[in-house]
Amino acid sequence: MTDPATIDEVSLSLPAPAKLNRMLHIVGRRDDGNHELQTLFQFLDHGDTLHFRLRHDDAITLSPALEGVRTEDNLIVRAARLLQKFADRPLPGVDITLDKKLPMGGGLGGGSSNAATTLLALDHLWQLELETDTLATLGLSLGADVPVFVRGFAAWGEGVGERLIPAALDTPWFVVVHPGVSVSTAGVFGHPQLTRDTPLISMSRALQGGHNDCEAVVRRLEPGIGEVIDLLRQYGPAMLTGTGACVFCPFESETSALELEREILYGVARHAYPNRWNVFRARGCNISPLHQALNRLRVSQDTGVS
Ligand SMILES: C[C@](O)(CO)[C@H](O)COP(=O)(O)OP(=O)(O)OC[C@H]1O[C@@H](n2ccc(N)nc2=O)[C@H](O)[C@@H]1O
Ligand SMILES: Nc1ncnc2c1ncn2[C@@H]1O[C@H](COP(=O)(O)OP(=O)(O)OP(=O)(O)O)[C@@H](O)[C@H]1O
Repeated sequence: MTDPATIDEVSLSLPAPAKLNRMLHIVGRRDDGNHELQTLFQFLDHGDTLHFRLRHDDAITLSPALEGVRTEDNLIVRAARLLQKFADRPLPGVDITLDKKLPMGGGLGGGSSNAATTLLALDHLWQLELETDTLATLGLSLGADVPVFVRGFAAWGEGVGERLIPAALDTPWFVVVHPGVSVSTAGVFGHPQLTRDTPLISMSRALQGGHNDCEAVVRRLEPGIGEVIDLLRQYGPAMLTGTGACVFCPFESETSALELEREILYGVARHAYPNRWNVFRARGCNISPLHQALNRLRVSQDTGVS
């Protein structure tokens, strides 16, 4: 990902990276219907970019609009309003521009990542200096995946994914395929055939390999996703991220990842599957590109060198 982090007194540009669930076990269901998970989160050096510019009034604007999402429902606007309300003092409004790269509803956590970037960017521009715990708690009210993006370290996640312990994962290259169909997260979690009783394991055991409990249900709901998993498993240990629809396959080198990407785009796989697939390659990272960018900003502000 190119470094979009820039700041002057009134504007700031920051990345909103994707996440992968390197494994996802469903270990129980709470009384409120939400599911208890065990998962390993890792970031990708690939994602959206958000630009923030403070206004002279208190309005919050977002452009461009996302297809099928009302601006008031967009997690970026919801995050900005939530923080404005929480701060409970007069704050300037902000014009936000979204450069969307991540497929929506792909299990890459794009909406959650957008929300987290908004919380951290506005905390910075509005000079609120809130604790990370406070921002993570605010984020959790927007979505189960927001806290990991707020905290910014690859993590072993438990609960609904809000109990996070740093995890030292390997950092392979990944080929990620979005099959061009979508799966509803609520539809997967509400499915009667979802496995919800996988035995608890330790993080060190999970680091040796796990599976995604959503895969069987996702295959039923969208057989096209199962076809992608089967195809990628001919090349490596491919897995579903989150509740899909994206499938990822790890490689030790970028060259190997590029070979599969080319194979899909121009080779046999292209012949078999149509253009609706969205394919990209990216590297796994254990520190979020958002936090890498914020750290660089802090250093350049402290030293006066950009
Ligand atoms: C599957 C994961 O992507 C794994 O990282 C996340 O747990 C999903 O996170 P998310 O998209 O932010 O999910 P939310 O927007 O909070 O919830 C979407 C839907 O999934 C259900 N849901 C979500 C997370 C969870 N642990 N159990 C659930 O049953 C919620 O009840 C809701 O109906
Ligand atoms: N800024 C946003 N970016 C993407 N989706 C958004 C945004 N704001 C609201 N949404 C809504 O959230 C839904 C889920 O989007 P997202 O891209 O986060 O899915 P996902 O990658 O499957 O997330 P997860 O892995 O957390 O389930 C979208 O279908 C859309 O209706």
